[in-house]
Amino acid sequence: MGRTKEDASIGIIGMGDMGKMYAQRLSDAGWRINACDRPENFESLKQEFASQKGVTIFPNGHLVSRISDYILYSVEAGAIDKVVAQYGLSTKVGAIVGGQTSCKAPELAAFEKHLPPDVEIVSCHSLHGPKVNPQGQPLVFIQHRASDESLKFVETILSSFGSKHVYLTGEMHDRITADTQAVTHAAFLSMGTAWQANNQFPWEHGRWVGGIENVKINITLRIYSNKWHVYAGLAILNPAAKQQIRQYAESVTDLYKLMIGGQREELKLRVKAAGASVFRPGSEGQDLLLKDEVLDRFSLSNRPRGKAPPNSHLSLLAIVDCWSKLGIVPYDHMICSTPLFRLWLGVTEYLFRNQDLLDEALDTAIDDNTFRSDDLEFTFAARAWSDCVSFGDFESYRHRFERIAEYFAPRFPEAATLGNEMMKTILEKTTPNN
Ligand SMILES: NC(=O)C1=CN([C@@H]2O[C@H](COP(=O)(O)OP(=O)(O)OC[C@H]3O[C@@H](n4cnc5c(N)ncnc54)[C@H](OP(=O)(O)O)[C@@H]3O)[C@@H](O)[C@H]2O)C=CC1
Ligand SMILES: O=C(O)C(=O)Cc1ccc(O)cc1
Repeated sequence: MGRTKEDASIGIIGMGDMGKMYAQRLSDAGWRINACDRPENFESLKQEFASQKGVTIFPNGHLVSRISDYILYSVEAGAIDKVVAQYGLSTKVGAIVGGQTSCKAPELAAFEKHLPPDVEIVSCHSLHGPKVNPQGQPLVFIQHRASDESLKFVETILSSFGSKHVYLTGEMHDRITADTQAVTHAAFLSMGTAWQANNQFPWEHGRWVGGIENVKINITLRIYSNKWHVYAGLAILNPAAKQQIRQYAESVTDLYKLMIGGQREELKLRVKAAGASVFRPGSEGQDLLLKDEVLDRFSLSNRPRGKAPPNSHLSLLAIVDCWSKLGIVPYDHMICSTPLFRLWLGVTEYLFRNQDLLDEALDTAIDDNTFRSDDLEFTFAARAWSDCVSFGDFESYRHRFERIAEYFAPRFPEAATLGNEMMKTILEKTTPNN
């Protein structure tokens, strides 16, 4: 089997956003790519890639599989079993197969079930969206059923991304990404649900102006402007995600009950104990991931910031409570962190490492009822998303997601422009090793 750029070729099955990004970058780096999407997309895809040197589009996955030395499945996570069942037996003898889906348990199970035994398995996962520059971002390799030499080959192929290589088992990958991805998304999905339920575009309200709020708003809109199946797949199919999302919903509920019960001391004790277990003593001198001047630059609001209006920050208090209850130290998960996770951890850290700000949030939660209805809706939303993931029902996930996405859709263009700027600036500050 060929193992150099000159004699090997790479197959990509599923030419959606990620598949196209891989095809583009790998062919630019000099690799020969054989790619396909669904048969009905053959002609349009062929036209789209007509001028991309090194990329040949085929009508289906059989034709890609039989001639390629490394074959990457880049399809919806929920479809992986079906698609591998369809094309797996056409895999070239001695080839290596991998997948790009965000949850590895079903992907690896599909490979084991449907691939012939003489085929090796090395999976991967780029921990960023298709529009983010892969340079410096984590890229996970899973040497599931393969020699060291074959792992090296796959690493050589993907080395032109300049990503940070991380080596994990499928199980470790899923446990960490349940936190870095599934729970992170659950929090932002819940914010959007609450804003929609209260019929408000938050940046049009005086109380939603300033640093942390900018991040909440931009990320929420970014998620709702993307494809529902990416978020549904990585939450519903990940065995570790259900439990973690459920704990997040429980933490939200418990803290909200303390707030409306006026239980100031209990609330402070619980939140500060959680904070102490997540943000260990001794970290005070370290640089914050995010700083005011960065956070403040990216506002959708045209109101002056002035002093940031107080907010109970229930979503942030609850994630720290959740991490603490699950014994998770989020910094240990930086190896599998996505840009969104680093922003999420960044704003949480920003709140918890500023005692005045944290005390202000806790006092606001007890004394100020301005946020009560938002927090009530947020609590309902966190529980509803958790139920939706636990039931494992893709269609109801889709329905919920699309209903809320529709509400925010008119604002996507301006949010995307600002959100991209924000991501770029913040990524420069928070990318691992920077
Ligand atoms: N988007 C992201 O930010 C990231 C996504 N991922 C993961 O990568 C995978 C791909 O995601 P993404 O590119 O965003 O999703 P897309 O929906 O853009 O791409 C998936 C593509 O696979 C196609 N497909 C489905 N069935 C077949 C088949 N039988 N043969 C050939 N092609 C098929 C789909 O066609 P159709 O639409 O008609 O079904 C679609 O074009 C997902 O598993 C996702 O979880 C990983 C990292 C980041
Ligand atoms: O950064 C995020 O969490 C995203 O939303 C983009 C994303 C989605 C799916 C992945 O498997 C990896 C990254």
